[in-house]
Amino acid sequence: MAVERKKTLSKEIVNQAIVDSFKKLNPAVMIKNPVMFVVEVGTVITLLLSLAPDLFGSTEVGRAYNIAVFLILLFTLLFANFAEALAEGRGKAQADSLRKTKSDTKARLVQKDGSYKEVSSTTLRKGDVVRIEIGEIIPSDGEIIEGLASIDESAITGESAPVIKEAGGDFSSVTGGTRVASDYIVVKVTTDPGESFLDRMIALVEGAKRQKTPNEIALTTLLAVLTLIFLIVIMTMVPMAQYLNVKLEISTLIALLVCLIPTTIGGLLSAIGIAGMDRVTQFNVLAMSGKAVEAAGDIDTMILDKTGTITFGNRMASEFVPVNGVTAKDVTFASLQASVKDETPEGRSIVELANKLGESWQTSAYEGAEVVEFTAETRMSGLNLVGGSKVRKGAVDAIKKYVTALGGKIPNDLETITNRIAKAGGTPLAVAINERIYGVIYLKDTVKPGLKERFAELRAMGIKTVMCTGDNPLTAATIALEAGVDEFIAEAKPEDKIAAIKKEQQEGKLVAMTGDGTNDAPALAQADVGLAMNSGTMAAKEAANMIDLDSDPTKLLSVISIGKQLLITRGALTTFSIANDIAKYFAIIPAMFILAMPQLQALNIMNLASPESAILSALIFNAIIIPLLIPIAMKGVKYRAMSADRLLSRNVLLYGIGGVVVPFIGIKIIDMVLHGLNIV
Ligand SMILES: Nc1ncnc2c1ncn2[C@@H]1O[C@H](COP(=O)(O)OP(=O)(O)OP(=O)(O)O)[C@@H](O)[C@H]1O
Ligand SMILES: [K+]
Ligand SMILES: [Mg+2]
Repeated sequence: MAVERKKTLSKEIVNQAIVDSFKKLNPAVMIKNPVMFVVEVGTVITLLLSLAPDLFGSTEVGRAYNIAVFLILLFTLLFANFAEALAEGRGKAQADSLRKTKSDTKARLVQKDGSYKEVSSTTLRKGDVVRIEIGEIIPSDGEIIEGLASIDESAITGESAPVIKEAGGDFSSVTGGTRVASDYIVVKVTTDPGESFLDRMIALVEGAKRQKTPNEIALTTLLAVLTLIFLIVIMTMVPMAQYLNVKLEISTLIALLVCLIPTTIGGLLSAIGIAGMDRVTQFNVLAMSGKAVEAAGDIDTMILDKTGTITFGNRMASEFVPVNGVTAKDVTFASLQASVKDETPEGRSIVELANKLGESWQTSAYEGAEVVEFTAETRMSGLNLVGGSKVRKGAVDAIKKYVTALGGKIPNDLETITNRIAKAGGTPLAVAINERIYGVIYLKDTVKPGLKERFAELRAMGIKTVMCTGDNPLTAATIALEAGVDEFIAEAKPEDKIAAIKKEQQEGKLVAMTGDGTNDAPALAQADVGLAMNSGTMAAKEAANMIDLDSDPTKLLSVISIGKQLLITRGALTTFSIANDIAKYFAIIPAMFILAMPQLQALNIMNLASPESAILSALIFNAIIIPLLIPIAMKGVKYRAMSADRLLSRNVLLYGIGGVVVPFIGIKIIDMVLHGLNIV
């Protein structure tokens, strides 16, 4: 289902990244990354020394050595910038193609007198009403207030199958930039210029408003502290060297400092985060923040809405079942009466079925009647007729309460009928006129395929799934069994969904919620990870911190893997980076002091050609390890489902020991090459 867009990095992206690597040398940009900023200061000083070797006092090294150090440092910076620019590249390219979708379109504004006026889409404001005909681009986000149409959303989702959107209910929101593929619709605009879904999507994939996650901030702080410590260490070496009568060159001290500070992770850190977000986007999920993706990596409980999330949500009336003593005709007519003014898809499907069964009702008969609209709170809808009759339909328990309050009796076969429908996974709606229940409407819905396997995978990862529905317990149980969720909560009102999330959170658990309806919006906002279905309402999409463009609730599984992978990759490369620096220490320190302190020979295990060669080799290794690790930073360390402890010890071993060993080999090889080429 997931469309993977632009898997490979195109030539343009790479070229743009090279250009951006130079742009990012701007110190105002660089200061956000303390480790690399220190490298930049070092680069500037060695540049000055290349121009005027005696700038900071007499020196014994030649200009060529200073130039070499300067160039290697410059490349260290460029490599780190390149990693970040490359990670940003795919999102920028995607943003560009989305911008083309956004290009100015004409809109047919419906005026007060009902006539049309052609205006530019950029002038549309909240509350404007527009009419869109077949083949036309929807000019702005909005809610359908009239009509039903199939919409081609491929410009946004990449998915070419059109989706049906209609007035009322959870499928009424349309997105600017998508196209009406059949029929026509009248839409009430819900956003002002610049705040549309497409605008937000462009900003997101482009990373325009990217903020560091708490985890990234903590790591950046740690790296800054390490850098400061090494700066102090290097500075205290100056008097020590003077005492030993060793002449330490400024450029050597800078080289040593850069080798010791964690430049590898410092250079790759932001690329890891951006690439993680980008991987989520490749799965057609829009994540509003990196924080949400990282939280997904630690999720314990997943709460799902039933209709529209676990099921397709196109609940259609399929049967009118009378209770004892009521004719089929009467229950059909009562159902029709209760639904003529119900603009939800359920309501319309009831009217359609009644019409098909030969029942119709003159508009004049219900003129002046008071409409009682469906709410998730009352779970009922209906009409108060002019003659005083109150027609209602709704969740069976809600209607039972309603008629009991009016002094009515509950028909003895109601439960049998309700149970039969519920056991089949359908939604039963009871129909009543005043205190008398006439029968039950059978609403059918279908469970989305493939859920069971994916919920089983979640279970294997230790994640509990809970279905939370406004439907009755029996229907809920049937659907829960069919979909394979662990637990369910039935007859839930919006506040019950929030309570369910809060309860888990109070137990210290991280909770993900998926939903599509306006009534899910508060719960989506309460959850640590709120994943809204793209098919759902604007309110749900605004409250959530992730949107699945394919409306597949199990997509969270992929996001969870990416979140875990992101955290693991960051940990692994940090371990590798710090372990690396240990090896560089052994390469450089003996080389620097060996003439003055022959005892250090014991430490000179690498036996490099000369002090200069040792320093330059370590510095070159320090630079090229960054581009060598870009593929891991971008793709992420492979995540395997195993216990967190085993995973940790495995990674510490691999990246810790690897981090110590690799530089020894790498530096030795570079030293041999430099020496062999007679460069040093
Ligand atoms: N148009 C309607 N008129 C009257 N009652 C309705 C209507 N639509 C739904 N209901 C009843 O109200 C209940 C709650 O509906 P709603 O669509 O809000 O469910 P929900 O809380 O979103 O849960 P889920 O989406 O998981 O089923 C339904 O189970 C049904 O019994
Ligand atoms: K380093
Ligand atoms: Mg719902």
